[in-house]
Amino acid sequence: MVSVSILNVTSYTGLELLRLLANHPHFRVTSVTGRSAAGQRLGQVFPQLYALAGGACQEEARHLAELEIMEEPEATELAFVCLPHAAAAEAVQALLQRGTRVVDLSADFRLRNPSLYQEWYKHTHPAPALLEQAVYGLCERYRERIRTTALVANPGCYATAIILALLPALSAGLVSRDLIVDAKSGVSGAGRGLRLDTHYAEANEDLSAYSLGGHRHWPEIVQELETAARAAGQTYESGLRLTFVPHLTPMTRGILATCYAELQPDGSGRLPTSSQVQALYRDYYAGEPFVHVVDQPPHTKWTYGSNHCLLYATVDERSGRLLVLSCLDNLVKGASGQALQNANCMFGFDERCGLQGGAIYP
Ligand SMILES: NC(=O)C1=CN([C@@H]2O[C@H](COP(=O)(O)OP(=O)(O)OC[C@H]3O[C@@H](n4cnc5c(N)ncnc54)[C@H](OP(=O)(O)O)[C@@H]3O)[C@@H](O)[C@H]2O)C=CC1
Ligand SMILES: CC(=O)N[C@@H](CCC(=O)OP(=O)(O)O)C(=O)O
Repeated sequence: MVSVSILNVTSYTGLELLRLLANHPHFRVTSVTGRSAAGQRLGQVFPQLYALAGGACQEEARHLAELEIMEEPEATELAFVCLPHAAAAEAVQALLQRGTRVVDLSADFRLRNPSLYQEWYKHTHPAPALLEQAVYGLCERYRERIRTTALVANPGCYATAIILALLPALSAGLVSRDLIVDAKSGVSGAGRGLRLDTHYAEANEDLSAYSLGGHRHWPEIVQELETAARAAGQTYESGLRLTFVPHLTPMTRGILATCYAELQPDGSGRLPTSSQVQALYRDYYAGEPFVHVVDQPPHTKWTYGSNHCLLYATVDERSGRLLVLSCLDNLVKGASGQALQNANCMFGFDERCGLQGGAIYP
């Protein structure tokens, strides 16, 4: 068994990792940290842990429930860091120094350029020397590099949905540089911290846009899409022009991103048809265990609790635009499930280990 620590286990992503790891055949959580809950047993803070593993895995559920939440992690082979930005980078540095391999769920190592980090996160990067060794944790793009790295930068939830939606089109040079994305997220995307806009009475029965001046995921989306387009030989000389507007919706989990892009005519002036676009998307993701091209617009409910991302690509013939809808659970494929997929890849396990469960429906 590979020993595992979870830093800031009392976060939503930390708790979700516990749920997924409880049934993992090769990883065992042996150390957990938390700030205000330090000194308590996991089962006291999260009584739901006793029901986690059920049946044959009762022993594992008891082991988790009895773990003491510490201020600092004990030595393990792998750590999942679920801390907020900046605090995460400092913890990651210490973990790597003691030889622990890390999946960091914060944004601290996602942007390759430290001045972009400063611009978007409003503070100097705490560990810029580590940026070079960090691999962006999207297995669908970087699986070979993830296998050997000591540090994975797990992508943002919106970023995952949007990058997966647009990679095939940009890699094939199917669309122009102008991209528009309208995305909706459930409130767990904002974490457990108390905020007025995620207060029940404010968020329930409400729908609102935010970050119109620019959302933090914008630079990581552009970074990854431009890199992929370049690698596929597509030249977007002046770079991509992305407008991305996120919205908060009154649901617990889920992201639905609707992406719009102008289609480029082929040599004879024709635009691709919906069925050609769908075939291109299916080919691009053939063999991927967690990305599926579906035949109808997906619902967030179809991914609730699972590590799957569903994509629906079609052509709006009246406007000559490509439409791609992308749907996932922000806490699973958008965070902890993807983190586990990366960890499986780092340790040479089947990427699906611990992630076999389907969506909870309805
Ligand atoms: N929620 C999501 O959908 C996603 C989150 N992420 C990222 O994953 C990480 C965890 O996010 P999430 O699970 O939402 O977190 P939460 O917002 O659920 O966790 C917040 C808790 O973290 C603790 N905390 C805050 N600051 C510090 C600090 N400086 N040191 C130690 N503990 C601290 C506090 O708990 P206490 O006061 O009890 O100590 C706080 O209540 C973040 O980097 C986030 O950006 C990434 C993708 C998606
Ligand atoms: C609904 C909501 O508030 N969502 C979060 C995104 C959460 C996420 O992906 O997190 P990090 O990039 O911080 O890791 C937001 O918009 O800031």
